[in-house]
Amino acid sequence: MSEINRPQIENAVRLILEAIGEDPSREGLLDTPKRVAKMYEEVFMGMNQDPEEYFDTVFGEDHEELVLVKDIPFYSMCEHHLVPFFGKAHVAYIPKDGKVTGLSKLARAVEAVAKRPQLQERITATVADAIVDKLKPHGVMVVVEAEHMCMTMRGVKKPGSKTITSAVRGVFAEDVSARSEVLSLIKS
Ligand SMILES: Nc1nc2c(ncn2[C@@H]2O[C@H](COP(=O)(O)OP(=O)(O)OP(=O)(O)O)[C@@H](O)[C@H]2O)c(=O)[nH]1
Ligand SMILES: [Zn+2]
Repeated sequence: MSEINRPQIENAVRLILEAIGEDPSREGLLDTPKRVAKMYEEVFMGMNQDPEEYFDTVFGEDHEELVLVKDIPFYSMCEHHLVPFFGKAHVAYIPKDGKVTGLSKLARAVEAVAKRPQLQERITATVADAIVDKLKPHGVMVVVEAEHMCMTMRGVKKPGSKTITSAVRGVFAEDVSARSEVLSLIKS
């Protein structure tokens, strides 16, 4: 994956400022292209990260019961409008064959996947599939709830509306009570 091209972003930001009728050489805007490029480097950091790498290290712990990390805050950028959408992700899995991951790695995977131009559905599915691929657990369930600024500050303008997506794999796809347990723990 290529590194983020800061000078190219700076040029693009200058062009946008000109296109909206601004003067990029006025004092308040002089450093704006540089600031935006630096910000994009940060908010799109996930372009250079592979969420699966976080699951390379596993602990050989014999725990084949539910693990849930809930309320993981995330910020992402809607790929249609390049404005933020943000909320919480909840990641549950049931380990198998001693493949238990560090709890922070679940949050790191969310972070890496969110920091790209994204769709909420794709964040949800990509995190679930990374865990399936690397840990081969009994099941994975990822629930994401988010507010999309493209639906609040512009367009349909529905502030407060929330989108909830889920991805269920393995036992969670087959067993309603396993899904219900996770949902009730998320709500509690
Ligand atoms: N499925 C999905 N849609 C999204 C997500 N983020 C934004 N969108 C939607 O992407 C759609 C883009 O629709 P278009 O008709 O191409 O663009 P638009 O004219 O700007 O649409 P409006 O937002 O309705 O004004 C909109 O309906 C957005 O609400 C997301 O994460 N998942
Ligand atoms: Zn959007």
